Amino acid sequence: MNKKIGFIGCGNMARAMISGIVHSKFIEPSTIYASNSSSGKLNQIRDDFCICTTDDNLKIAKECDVVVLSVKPHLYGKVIDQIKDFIKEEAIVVMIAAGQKIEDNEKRFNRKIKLVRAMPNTPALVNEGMTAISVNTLVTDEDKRFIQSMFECFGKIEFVEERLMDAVTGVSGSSPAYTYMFIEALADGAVLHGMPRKQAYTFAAQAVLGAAKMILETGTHPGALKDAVSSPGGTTIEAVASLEKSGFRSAVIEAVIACVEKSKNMN
Ligand SMILES: NC(=O)C1=CN([C@@H]2O[C@H](COP(=O)(O)OP(=O)(O)OC[C@H]3O[C@@H](n4cnc5c(N)ncnc54)[C@H](OP(=O)(O)O)[C@@H]3O)[C@@H](O)[C@H]2O)C=CC1
Ligand SMILES: O=C(O)[C@@H]1CCC=N1
Repeated sequence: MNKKIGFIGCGNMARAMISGIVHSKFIEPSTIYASNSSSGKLNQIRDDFCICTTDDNLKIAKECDVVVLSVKPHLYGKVIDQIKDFIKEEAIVVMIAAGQKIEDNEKRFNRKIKLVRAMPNTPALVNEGMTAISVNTLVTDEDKRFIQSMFECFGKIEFVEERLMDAVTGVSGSSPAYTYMFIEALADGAVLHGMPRKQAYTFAAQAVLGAAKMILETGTHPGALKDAVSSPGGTTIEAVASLEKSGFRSAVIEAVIACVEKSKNMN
């Protein structure tokens, strides 16, 4: 496995991916490259992971076999214009930006190019990422296996039809943010009743982690798991009734809809 993987843009998501790839020992750190417009984050990531860094996006384009475009979506046009004539013929370009469609970016490259659209999330940092992957027609089965292995360095993956990518952003790419809000709110409730804040975060986060594991590991319907916690006349059903009265489910669904709509309308 002698491929070089390069990241153009070295912010939060690239850092999470690089951390996962390095820690899994998938490839040597010396074969991972990263470029960024400013030097601070680059120096930090080089010091933390012993990867190669550069301020020159073209170096990544010319040398790497997999090029991850990890800049913000609005910079895709500018960065692709800069690199399109320098990407190696057999290289795979991986787009991780919200809302960036394969077809639109094939047009930007204006040449035959292997394009992967992926939507990861930041729990990659702790090897609990979830990534959805779609590919264009030039990506071979062997390429797919490599890309799958790369994303599996830091979590689970699923190949999905590209039409589902905006929904993926709503349910997993962006959802760590709203899950943190839920955990923060749970902890606030405990703090209100006298629990020290640090301890409250531990209880809240472990409860959410455990509940998530129950779904993934038992395959039981979430509603059945909820019912198993809710004793008749007990404490939980009081909380459940209160959440229903406040429109909890509807608020979450509306949040996912807002996220998906934003993703659909980005370019
Ligand atoms: N954060 C997340 O949870 C997720 C993000 N994504 C996607 O990942 C992408 C990056 O997001 P995120 O990491 O959060 O954003 P960040 O802002 O943290 O990172 C983007 C990086 O790109 C750098 N950059 C800007 N312009 C250039 C350029 N012309 N050449 C090279 N580097 C450049 C920025 O440098 P500087 O700061 O110095 O300007 C910054 O470090 C986005 O497209 C986003 O949609 C996908 C899934 C989850
Ligand atoms: O907020 C964003 O646009 C990015 C995409 C998914 C998570 N963060």
